[in-house]
Amino acid sequence: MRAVETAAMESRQVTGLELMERAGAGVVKAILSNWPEYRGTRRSGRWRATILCGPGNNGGDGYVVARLLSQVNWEVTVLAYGDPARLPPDARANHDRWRKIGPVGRLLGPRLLQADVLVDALFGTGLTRPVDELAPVFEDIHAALQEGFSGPNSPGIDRLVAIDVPSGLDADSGRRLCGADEQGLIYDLTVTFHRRKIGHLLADGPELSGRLHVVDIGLEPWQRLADDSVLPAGPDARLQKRGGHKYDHGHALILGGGAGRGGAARLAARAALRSGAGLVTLGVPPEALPENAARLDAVMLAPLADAQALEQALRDSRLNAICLGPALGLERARELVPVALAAGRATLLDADALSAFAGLPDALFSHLHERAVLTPHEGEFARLFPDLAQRLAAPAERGPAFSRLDAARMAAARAGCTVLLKGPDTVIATPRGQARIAAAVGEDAAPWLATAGSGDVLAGIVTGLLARSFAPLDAAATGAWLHAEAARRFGPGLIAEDLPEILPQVFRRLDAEASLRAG
Ligand SMILES: NC(=O)C1=CN([C@@H]2O[C@H](COP(=O)(O)OP(=O)(O)OC[C@H]3O[C@@H](n4cnc5c(N)ncnc54)[C@H](OP(=O)(O)O)[C@@H]3O)[C@@H](O)[C@H]2O)[C@@H](O)CC1
Ligand SMILES: [K+]
Repeated sequence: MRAVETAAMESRQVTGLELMERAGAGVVKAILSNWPEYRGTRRSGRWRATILCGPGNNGGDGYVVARLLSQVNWEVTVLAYGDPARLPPDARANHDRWRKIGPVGRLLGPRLLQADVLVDALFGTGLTRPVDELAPVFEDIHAALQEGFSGPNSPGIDRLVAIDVPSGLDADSGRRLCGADEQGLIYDLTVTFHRRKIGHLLADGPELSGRLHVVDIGLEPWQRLADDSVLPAGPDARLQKRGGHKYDHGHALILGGGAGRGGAARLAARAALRSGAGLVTLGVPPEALPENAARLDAVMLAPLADAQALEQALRDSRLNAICLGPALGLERARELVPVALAAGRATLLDADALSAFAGLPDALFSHLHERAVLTPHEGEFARLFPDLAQRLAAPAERGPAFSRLDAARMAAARAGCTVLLKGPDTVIATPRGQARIAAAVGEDAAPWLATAGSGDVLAGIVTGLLARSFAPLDAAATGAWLHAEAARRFGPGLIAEDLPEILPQVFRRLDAEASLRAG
């Protein structure tokens, strides 16, 4: 975003002041469109806004909002943090324009929060360190929000709106440096500019920000200059199939464990098939064959007793993707993982295949290669990368704080393969630092995904895409998006078995959208 803004301003086609005006206007428009009642007249008196303006350009946006709201007849109070004389030039210009309309009070000291809408323009992307003296301000905001605003003579706030990011949130990591603390202060609306920031998608960002509204401030022509190493995960045109024999779509081998505990591997296998792999074989110890045979049709079944049997099976070069982990068993995982990795195929390791190397990560890393994908949840991540997990768990003290994105990137570099760190804010990174964020948060939330077996399905989907020759990063990112999209499509009541069965609907919708685009 910063590179895009700088390029836009250096082009002289737009000034910083114009961008700030568009930003402020966007915030006002978002407030009025989110709550249409504000377009009408208030039952008593005028609509009231209190704008908290900070020491940088975020504060500058706040002064624009103050002016524009007062132009539509709102009663506006501005409270500043920091010395307005030291504002950067564009923010200073907007402060001065506001001063011709109304006064600027001080935020610190006695203050009465009394408004229909409180606009937080204290800090945006420039916050680098905690501002402890603002803690009482946020306590007051919290109390005022609980009170609600019932009329000119009572204190209270009805709605809380953040400009760009809730102040105190680190826009790079989504972690809180200060500000709204654990008391459960949640914004009603956050209005950001041009693109969602990483901090809106990770860690505390999604919940704290509330509804997220992205305003176009005309930076699109310069977007190509943005850092595109981190992108949101999404659908991929290659998900559509265009003819071909079943072997053209790959053959995935899912390795399962002993009798009586095969459900997870079967889920993964079915998900791989539903994701479009041409063939899927489930390889299990001989004693588990009858149980699995009774439960499988389109998925093929093969006896795979031990490392030797796996080595033998992998002589078939058509087996182009392997999944180990779900219900594999720790001992079997320790035996099979090195053999599977030695074959050099696209290989996904999940669950037991990761936990089997707890405390001995180097024993795993020495076998990994660039065609491998690890899909740990937080617990499994901590077993393989305890120091990175510790850094994530430590309080954030400075911005940019250590983020899940940093953790996944460092883990990928260390492991030498793609790492997908699971969560509502799934991040995927490669050893070269490319990353994707598959955030099932905010309006894209998929809360029913937090269900037993959901991770096994994800492993299967990604393996299916690996079999279809997606590169590891693309398989992991598209797979994570498909997984969440299936859950969103199914909605409440979802269990893991439903996920593979809903994938055809997702594909049909993608086909329909592609036909529409083709005209
Ligand atoms: N650029 C553009 O084109 C556009 C930008 N836009 C808007 O600008 C925002 C970014 O503005 P920004 O970079 O000025 O940063 P902002 O978040 O206002 O705060 C930085 C100020 O706070 C200070 N500061 C930091 N930490 C502190 C602390 N703990 N305690 C006290 N002070 C502290 C810091 O001082 P310093 O760290 O240098 O000492 C600096 O003075 C962005 O979020 C968006 O809203 C839009 O108008 C669209 C166009
Ligand atoms: K803010």
